[in-house]
This record gives sequence, structure tokens and C-alpha cells, in this order.
Amino acid sequence: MSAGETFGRRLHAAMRARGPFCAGIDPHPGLLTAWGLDDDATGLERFARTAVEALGETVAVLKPQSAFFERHGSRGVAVLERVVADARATGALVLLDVKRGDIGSTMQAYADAYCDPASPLCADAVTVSPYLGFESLRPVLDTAAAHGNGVFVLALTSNPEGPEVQHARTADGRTVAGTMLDHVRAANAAALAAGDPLGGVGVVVGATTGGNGEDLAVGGPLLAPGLGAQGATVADLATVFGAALPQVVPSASREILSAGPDPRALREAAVRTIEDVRDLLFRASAEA
Ligand SMILES: O=c1ccn([C@@H]2O[C@H](COP(=O)(O)O)[C@@H](O)[C@H]2O)c(=O)[nH]1
Repeated sequence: MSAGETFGRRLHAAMRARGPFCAGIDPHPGLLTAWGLDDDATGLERFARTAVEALGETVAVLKPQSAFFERHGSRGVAVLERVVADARATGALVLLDVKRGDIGSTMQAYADAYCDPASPLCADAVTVSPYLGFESLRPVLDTAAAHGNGVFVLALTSNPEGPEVQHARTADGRTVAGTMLDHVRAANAAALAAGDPLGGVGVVVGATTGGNGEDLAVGGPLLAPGLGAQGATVADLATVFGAALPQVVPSASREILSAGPDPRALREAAVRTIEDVRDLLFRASAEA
């Protein structure tokens, strides 16, 4: 994939080549222990590097969860910098899960940190929270687009507490989540008009959210966390996403990582999920 391409094009190509799947790198303390590692920066580095080496040439997207690196302080953040670089070198796209959301002027600093190639924490895409208002995300949206990078906006999250905020109704009767989906649809319009297969602004819609009643055709990718440890199955994706299924990037972290530390077992766990998702897509397109 050549430099200068949009994130939408790069992700679309990766999903076609490798199958639509994102493997999360979440070094939970319990997983470090299960892998025979200490819950310190050395164990963290071994864990994350093993995951990158085992999965990086297989999956379309690797998603390091920043929180599990930050809990080890500056040494953990240094590990995260290396993990982002090593993961990008494998050919997988790297989605850094940091869920940032703040006032616009501070969002520019987050944009500099995660979306500008001059930063050691720059990834192919980053997760953001729009719940300080969608336009507060503008610095991240613009900086990411300027560098051919992507942004995933939280819309309908996988956790049971999410509906308290996301299902609430605004004055015009729309849900808060639906309002965010509309903003993302508008943000992707120009890229689609220019012929990109996917816009560079994705949304997060949990695989656990059931038939949510929202229009999920936002023109960008739909990251679907919640498979495995949070209880959702590949079959649930059909109910949640319906006609938007081809734009979905299902994601699992603990479900895959608990197969480690054997690299082959990690890879096999990811490949099984990718095959299940491909089967689902095949059956859905045959029924359409
Ligand atoms: O709605 C959301 C948004 C993000 N996540 C993140 O995905 C992984 C899920 O880990 P599992 O081990 O597969 O449950 C984790 O990093 C979350 O912060 C999410 O779960 N739901």
C-alpha cells in the first residue's frame, strides 16, 4: 500500500486482502500472568511484541489499547511507541484505542500526538469520544485526513452503560448516537464523492448492541468490539449491522489473546474468527 493513500482506501484493501477483523492488544494483568509474565514493563513488552509478531501479518487491523500501556507509566508508553511502529511494519493497520475527547484546543494536541507522522505515537487511526460535541473533534478529523489517517468516533458503545447517554433524545427527537452517526455520514461525503470505497471517519458500534434501530450506513468503517469476552458472537453481527455488514470490522481482544502465548495458537484463534466472519458475509450476500 503506497504512502499518500487515504485511510479509507488502505483499510478497504486490507479488509479484502486479509479479511475484515481487528485483533486487540490489551495486556490485562490477568493475561500477563496467564502467559507466565510479570505485571511490569518487561512483561508488557514481551506480551505486546509476541502479539504483534504472531498476528501482524495475518489480521487487517491491530488495536493496541493505550490504557494497558499507560498503567505502566513512562516505560509503558515507551513500549506502546515501539508496538505502534513494529505493528505498522508488519503491514497491519494500527488503530490506537485511546478514546480521547476534550475541548477543541486540547484536541489539537491529541491530534499532534496520534495523527501526525512526526509523533512517535502516530498510528493509522485513533478512537475518539464525541460526547463533548462532534465539532470539538475537528482538529483530530482534519489532522488525520491531512495525513491519510483515520478516526473512529464512538457512537453505540459495547458496554451496558452506554445507552444512558447514547439512546437519549435530543430536542429534534433524534438519539444522541443517531446525531453522531449523521455527523460522520456528512464527514465522509467528500471522500465517497471522490471515489474512495470507504470514508476515513469510522464509528464504533458494539457487537453487543442488538437491533439498535439506527441507520449505520455512514460511508465509513464500523468497528464492532464486543466479540467473545463481552458475550457477542459473529452471528450477532448480522442482527446489529444488517445491510451495513460489508463495512464492519469486528474486533476481539481477550478472546484471541487468551489463546497465547504460543504464537501459532494466537494466529489460529484469529484465523478461526476471520473465517467465521467471511462465512457470515458470504451467507448474507447470498441471501440479499
Ligand atoms: O464500545 C467499545 C469501544 C471500545 N472497546 C474496546 O475494545 C476492547 C474490547 O476488549 P475485549 O477483550 O474483546 O472485550 C477494549 O480495548 C475496549 O476498551 C470496547 O470494548 N467497546
